[in-house]
Amino acid sequence: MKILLVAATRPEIGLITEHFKLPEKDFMQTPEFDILITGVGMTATAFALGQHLSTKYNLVLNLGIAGCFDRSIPLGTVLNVITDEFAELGAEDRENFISIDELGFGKNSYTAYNNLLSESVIKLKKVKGITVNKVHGNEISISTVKARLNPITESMEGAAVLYGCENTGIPCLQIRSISNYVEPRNKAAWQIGLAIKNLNEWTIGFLTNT
Ligand SMILES: O=C(O)c1cccc(C(=O)CC[C@H]2O[C@@H](n3cnc4c(=O)[nH]cnc43)[C@H](O)[C@@H]2O)c1
Repeated sequence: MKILLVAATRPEIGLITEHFKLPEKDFMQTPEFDILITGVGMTATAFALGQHLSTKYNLVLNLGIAGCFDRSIPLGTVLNVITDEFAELGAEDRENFISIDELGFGKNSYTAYNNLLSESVIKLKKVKGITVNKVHGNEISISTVKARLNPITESMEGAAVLYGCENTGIPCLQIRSISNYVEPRNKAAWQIGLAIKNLNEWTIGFLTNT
């Protein structure tokens, strides 16, 4: 089984590259898995996947930190994002939003299809995510998106990875660790170090036992 690990930034998978003694490059290859660093956001992710995604991979594992809309989930929790939605893809109609789906030009929501039965995956809470170009940081826009989509996580890449996998028929898993709550911007409260540590420890365990 060959896995493609996809992350937006190198720090998000830093303990993994350190553990497996990999070079500091944007594309790293090993016999069991490759690692692709895409850059932040959907466009960078789609471009990087366009260059590297192929059916030689049996699984794409999208890794990263994320914001969380649910304050009952502690910072640092590792989650399995099983569906992800392009939250801003569509049109405004005054105070309403018309999704790309409703416009008839495609679909907003994508699923991480896989048949993994690994204990480390099964034990993770399954959640719905949204993917955005603009990180939410305003009370009104946060309430609006919660009422419209009821998401648990927010990232800037997830749905783009699921889109690429669904369109190539490659099984996919999106694992995100919560670095912050989605709230008016409060960077001092972010727990990026804890989120990365937990995400990387989970991933090293998964790679070692798969
Ligand atoms: O310093 C900042 O302001 C900052 C803002 C966003 C992300 C970062 C990162 O260091 C990591 C990039 C990565 O993080 C994901 N992320 C994390 N929290 C959120 C969020 O609340 N909403 C959306 N995305 C989030 C995202 O996928 C980025 O690629 C630093």
